[in-house]
Amino acid sequence: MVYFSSNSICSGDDQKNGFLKDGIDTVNYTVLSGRLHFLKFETTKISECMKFISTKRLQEYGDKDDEASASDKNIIKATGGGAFKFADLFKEKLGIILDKVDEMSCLVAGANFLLKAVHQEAFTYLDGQKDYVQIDHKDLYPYLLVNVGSGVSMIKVDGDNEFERVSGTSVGGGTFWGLGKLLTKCQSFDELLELSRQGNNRVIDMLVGDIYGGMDYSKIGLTSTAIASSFGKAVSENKELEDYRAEDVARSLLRMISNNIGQIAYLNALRFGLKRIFFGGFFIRGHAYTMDTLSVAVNFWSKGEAKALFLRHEGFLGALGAFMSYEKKGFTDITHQFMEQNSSVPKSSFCSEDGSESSTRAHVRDNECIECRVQVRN
Ligand SMILES: Nc1ncnc2c1ncn2[C@@H]1O[C@H](COP(=O)(O)OP(=O)(O)OP(=O)(O)O)[C@@H](O)[C@H]1O
Ligand SMILES: CC(C)(CO)[C@@H](O)C(=O)NCCC(=O)O
Repeated sequence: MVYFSSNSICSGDDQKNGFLKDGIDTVNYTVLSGRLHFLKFETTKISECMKFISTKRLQEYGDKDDEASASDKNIIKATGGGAFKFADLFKEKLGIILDKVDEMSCLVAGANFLLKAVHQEAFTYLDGQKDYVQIDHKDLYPYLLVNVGSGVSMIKVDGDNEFERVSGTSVGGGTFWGLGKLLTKCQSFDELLELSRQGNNRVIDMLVGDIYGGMDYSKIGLTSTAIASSFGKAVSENKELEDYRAEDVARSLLRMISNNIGQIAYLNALRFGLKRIFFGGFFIRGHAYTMDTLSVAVNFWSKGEAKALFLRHEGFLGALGAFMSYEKKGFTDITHQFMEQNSSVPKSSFCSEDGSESSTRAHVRDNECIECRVQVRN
């Protein structure tokens, strides 16, 4: 979920000082300064999400149905399967009409916005080293956007609202979480991730060295430590699931899924000659081992030609894109036109609800927010 809260109306001087985008008629717009908030709720906890909306009375600040005079026609933008699945529930419980926005265009709009407007959004991650990448706006396209949610969508992005979903795989975050739950009896995704951090995949994965008597197979570029077969050791060992440590199972699973996604992403990048692959979706969760595995896979298969990049707001692309679509649809009440953040104050660009600074973290915590300005049509 993404929402904006304003704390003040910017002065006319601010407007003149270049916060506004070129070509926008400032007479018809008011600029609000405030915060863009990012929150996530698991699908099973949709009632918590609705409670939050209703406590903060967020529905009153969406759009209004022009044809309805009563205030019970609050419209908020929503994307993805949830926009369909929960439409009746939102209408019934909160009187909210979910205005469905296409999932793929939202992902792309969200990614493009983040890459163009948010300071320190994209970074590479290799060998535990995180490096922010300065994106040249003129040199952003084309790129491959890989959104790893429950399933995985791969989208070739050529410009603003110019894209094609070129591939996908059903082996994604849902596979990791679903299989992990069955195999380790973990009760939460975070617990599974934590287990994977402590595990050793070599206990279960069959390595090239296991097959080649400890040797590399250098003729085809495989070191002895490369995985020859994920979970392959379980075939020949006379062990039951209970004989393996849950940590090791979780680690092998994470490695298998991430490797596979990294490889398919690389193949699609190769197919279209794309050098940059941005990974988004909540599967990533700024998790070091996940990002490292994806980076290694892309780096290994492309022989260093392609780069895996990650996004701080990885899981919010769709929600952000939906939020920004108020502008496109021409709804009357709100038009959002984001201002680039004032890059001279990077430290204050990110803040969490408790006020702590967070620019060094790899992913966004609950209700972390971005200081920004939003243009509202008068
Ligand atoms: N706290 C969490 N609880 C459950 N899953 C989580 C959590 N944090 C991260 N995940 C991972 O995120 C995945 C869902 O990601 P996301 O919300 O981006 O996609 P989605 O919208 O459910 O899927 P799709 O894009 O396929 O429709 C889960 O399958 C799981 O791997
Ligand atoms: C079905 C969606 C688009 C829903 O978000 C996603 O889960 C996905 O891209 N799954 C992979 C489907 C496939 O291309 O095989």
